[in-house]
Amino acid sequence: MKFTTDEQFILASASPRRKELFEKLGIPFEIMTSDVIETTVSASTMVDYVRKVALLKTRDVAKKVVGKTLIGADTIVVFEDTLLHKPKTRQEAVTHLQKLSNNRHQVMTGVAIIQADGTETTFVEVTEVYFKNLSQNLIEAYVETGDPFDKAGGYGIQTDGVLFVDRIEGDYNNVVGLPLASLFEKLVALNLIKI
Ligand SMILES: Cc1cn([C@H]2C[C@H](O)[C@@H](COP(=O)(O)OP(=O)(O)OP(=O)(O)O)O2)c(=O)[nH]c1=O
Repeated sequence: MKFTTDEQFILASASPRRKELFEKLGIPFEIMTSDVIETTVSASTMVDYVRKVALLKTRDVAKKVVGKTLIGADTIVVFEDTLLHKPKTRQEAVTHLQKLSNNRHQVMTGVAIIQADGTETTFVEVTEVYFKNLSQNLIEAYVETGDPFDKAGGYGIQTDGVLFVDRIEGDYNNVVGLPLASLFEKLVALNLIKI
C-alpha cells in the first residue's frame, strides 16, 4: 500500500530486515545508522532496557540531522529473564539454541520515534515464541550455516530458524525486528502519515 506524508523519514537502523519491512508503508525514507554500544544501558526490566536502547540509538542519529522524523529500534531475545545476545562464537550460538529448545522465550523490540520538533515517542512490542525440541545435530548443522551470528538469540525466524518454531503469540514481524503494524498505528495516531 502507499500512504502519504509531509514528513521526511529516517530509519535509524543498519538492519536490512527493518528496511524491507519499513518499505511496505510505501513512503520515502533514508537510512542512517548509529554507533551506540548497547551494553552501556542500565535498566530495571528487559522492557525498559530495550526501550532505552532504541531511544539511545535513535537520539544518536537525531543529533546529526535537522527537520526530519526518525525511527529506530532494537530487538532482544529474553529467556528466563536473561538476555541472549547476538552470539559471538559457535559455542555461544549452540548454548543459546540449547536453552531455547523445547522452551518458551520472548522477543522484544523497542521502537523510538523522534519527530522534527524533538518530541519522543517509544513503545515496546513483545512476542512469545515457543520452540520445538531441537536435536544436537540440528543445532550444530544450523550454527554451521553462519546464520545465528547477526541475530539476537542466535536464530532467524525468517531464515532456517523457522524450522524450530512450534508457535508464536504476537506479531511475527516483531521477531524479525520491526513490529510494523504497531508502528504504523503509532505513526497514524501521531499524524505523521495519512491513510
Ligand atoms: C530473533 C530474531 C532476531 N533477528 C534480528 C533482528 C535484528 O536485526 C537483530 C537484533 O539486532 P538489533 O541490535 O536489534 O539490530 P541490528 O544490529 O541488526 O541493526 P540496528 O541496530 O542498526 O538497528 O536480530 C532476526 O532477524 N530474526 C529473528 O528471528
